[in-house]
Amino acid sequence: MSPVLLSWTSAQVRAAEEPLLASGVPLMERASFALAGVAARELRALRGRVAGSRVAVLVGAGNNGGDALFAGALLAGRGVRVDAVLAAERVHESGLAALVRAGGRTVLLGAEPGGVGAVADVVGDADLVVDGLLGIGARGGGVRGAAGELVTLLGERRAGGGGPFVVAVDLPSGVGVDDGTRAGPVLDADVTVTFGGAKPALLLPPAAAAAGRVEVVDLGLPLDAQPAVVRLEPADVAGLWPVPPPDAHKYTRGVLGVVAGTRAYPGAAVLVTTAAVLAGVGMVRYLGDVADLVVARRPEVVTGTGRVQAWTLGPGVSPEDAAQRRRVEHAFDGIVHRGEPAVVDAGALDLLPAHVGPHVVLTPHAGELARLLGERGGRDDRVPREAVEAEPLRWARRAHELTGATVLLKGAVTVVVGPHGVAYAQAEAPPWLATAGAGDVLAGLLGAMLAARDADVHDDPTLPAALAAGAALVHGHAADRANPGGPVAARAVAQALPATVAALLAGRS
Ligand SMILES: NC(=O)C1=CN([C@@H]2O[C@H](COP(=O)(O)OP(=O)(O)OC[C@H]3O[C@@H](n4cnc5c(N)ncnc54)[C@H](OP(=O)(O)O)[C@@H]3O)[C@@H](O)[C@H]2O)[C@@H](O)CC1
Ligand SMILES: Nc1ncnc2c1ncn2[C@@H]1O[C@H](COP(=O)(O)OP(=O)(O)O)[C@@H](O)[C@H]1O
Ligand SMILES: [K+]
Repeated sequence: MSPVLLSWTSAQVRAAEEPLLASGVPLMERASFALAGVAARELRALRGRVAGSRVAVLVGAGNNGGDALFAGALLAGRGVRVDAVLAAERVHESGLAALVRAGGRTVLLGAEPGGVGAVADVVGDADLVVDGLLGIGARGGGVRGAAGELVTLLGERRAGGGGPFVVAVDLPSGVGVDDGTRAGPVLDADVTVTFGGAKPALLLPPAAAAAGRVEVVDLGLPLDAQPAVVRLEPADVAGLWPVPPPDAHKYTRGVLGVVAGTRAYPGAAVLVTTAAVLAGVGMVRYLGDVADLVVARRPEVVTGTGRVQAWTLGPGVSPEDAAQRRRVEHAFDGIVHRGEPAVVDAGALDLLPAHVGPHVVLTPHAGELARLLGERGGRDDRVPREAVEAEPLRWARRAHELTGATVLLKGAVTVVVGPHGVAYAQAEAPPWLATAGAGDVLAGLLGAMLAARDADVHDDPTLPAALAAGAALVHGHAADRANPGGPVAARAVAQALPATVAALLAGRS
């Protein structure tokens, strides 16, 4: 089993399976054997034993149900009492035969006296549920029909703290496999055993939260296509971070220009510049109305115009403020004509030119992205914040299409979209990070990375997306380091950056 880093769409997985199935490789046998192993391990952890425990197997019409039935048969062979709930009239034939041979019992959902409620009681009382209702054949929109009712009832039990431990087969049933949506009944899992490689729903919000711990079973699939969605892991930071060579000087390490803060919102200027300085940029050049305050808090910062390698624009900036607007527009001049990379956040999002390149990274939260789409897109792009939250990958992609920029969409899971279909989903941030000013810290941190790597960004249009995902990872780790398991202030996140980066570079995180 390997960690979840790369995910492939259902079509990519099917294409990879095809040649193996054609040559008779027993993929389902491998999948169900691994699945039964995970279920047995969990039973041992829950009950202290495997034999004598009770497992309910939920069986849909497809091969996902087949995996579950074969795994159920293996468990029954080890002395587990197995009840299989058949959610369709026709289920995987040889899987069903194997289960019955091994002594497993079956109920047909809908035919049971007492209806779905009675079946939910049986399933709810099991030690462990194997969810084989839907896998990569799911059409989205949640689990339909009587199985959907069963899933809803089990969800209510789980919400009340009483539900059984759930092991999802390949995916939690009901999620949108490729888009990570959650648009109907979904059976939340404690563990998801996924086959061949992860699927986008296991990394993307909101579906990813339904997966619990994800374990990838290597089936030997030739998954050599570009992954659909990637999650960077701590070890990837060393390859992205601008570590200064021995002969570095401050200009080779990059100068970041910052347009942030106003008299009304001075804190944003302090947080952005603090984060950039502590992320180790060569120099920060601050342009704005609160230079006195910024320099008092961060004496390293210089003020006034001059050459920069990259920009962070927008935190605490109001587009109605004429002076700030002029400074942002002047910066966009260099961004468009000289290709200077930039982070465009908050107030500067309203001032973005019609079309930019991927060297510009937009960092909206869902509300800001909804506004941007409404202003720049057609009628179908006028969606509320909730629609962005329900389908973050889709709408971040749309914003990339409309603007040409790399898009980092902030949230509990941060989604990044760049050119050539690259997409990342980073989930390191503790919920404590949802606090005012945290976004300003991210904008300063990412600006520092872009300033140091401006030449590389010029050569590789997909690099800003990787750097943005790396910044989200570092940001999340810094929040955790600032106060593990407890509240954090944005400034404390910035202050944790030096030690966080050192730990990540040393492989200690
Ligand atoms: N290929 C292999 O050898 C291997 C495959 N493997 C396993 O196979 C799984 C894929 O199997 P699969 O392709 O049979 O699809 P699967 O997800 O079981 O369900 C399709 C059925 O569900 C139905 N359905 C769809 N949406 C629905 C909804 N919302 N609510 C209710 N029903 C819905 C749909 O009906 P339809 O909508 O078409 O009328 C159809 O009948 C994969 O995830 C992995 O576990 C592994 O063993 C490795 C080897
Ligand atoms: N529930 C959550 N769990 C973890 N991180 C979160 C959550 N909600 C928001 N965040 C993170 O907190 C930061 C908030 O940024 P933002 O909304 O721009 O705030 P501000 O504008 O006040 O700085 C982002 O990095 C975002 O990804
Ligand atoms: K499933």
